[in-house]
Amino acid sequence: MRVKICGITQPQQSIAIASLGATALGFICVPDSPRYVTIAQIQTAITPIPQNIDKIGVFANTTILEISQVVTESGLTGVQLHGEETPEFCHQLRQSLPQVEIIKAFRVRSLEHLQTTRNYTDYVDSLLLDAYHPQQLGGTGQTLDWHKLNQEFSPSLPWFLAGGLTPDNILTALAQIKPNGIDLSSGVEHSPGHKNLDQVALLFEKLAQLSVVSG
Ligand SMILES: O=C(O)c1ccccc1N[C@@H]1O[C@H](COP(=O)(O)O)[C@@H](O)[C@H]1O
Repeated sequence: MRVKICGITQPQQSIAIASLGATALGFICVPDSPRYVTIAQIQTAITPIPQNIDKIGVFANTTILEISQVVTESGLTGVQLHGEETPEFCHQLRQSLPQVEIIKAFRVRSLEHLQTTRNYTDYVDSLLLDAYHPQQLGGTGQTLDWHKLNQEFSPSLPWFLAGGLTPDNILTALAQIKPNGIDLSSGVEHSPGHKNLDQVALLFEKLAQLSVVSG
């Protein structure tokens, strides 16, 4: 299972989090976020990180030009679109950045809303489900209803579960639903952008238990 730790702002924490077992590191490229990082900060954070670790930039409601510039200059390997981006936008982004993984995030307002994910199947590599918050785009710590989601959501693309995941609730979540990846931000933080490495380590201890249980 892929494990993405998102909202990293400090370069030395990238190295530590990758060493603890993350398969993907996430960098917030949304200027309003307290976790926002510049191109220079991303470059510094990802330069020492092994190639096999995905480096994902999180964007929301910005332009293809802006995303392309950040990706090209920073060395990101993937893009997470966390706003209201349309399938057509994803299609155009794919043409601009053919080698880059595109993850389309959905802030799930209702289970009916999940049907819209089908419109993206041909244009993105992966989906991500986050909880909806009326004022904040992400990093809210709010959880989804994992049990209902398991009943209603069976996409044809690989997908990440996000939204309020923590070392304390991760095994409960994964007992109810089987995503291809998980994405954690505020659940492993001291404060926005300052990751709690003890919590990240505890997360991987919990996931190791799961591997033992599921054989
Ligand atoms: O983390 C942010 O500040 C952020 C800002 C704008 C868009 C997305 C953002 N984060 C994403 O939010 C989810 C879930 O976060 P949490 O675990 O509930 O804190 C995650 O996918 C982040 O990439």
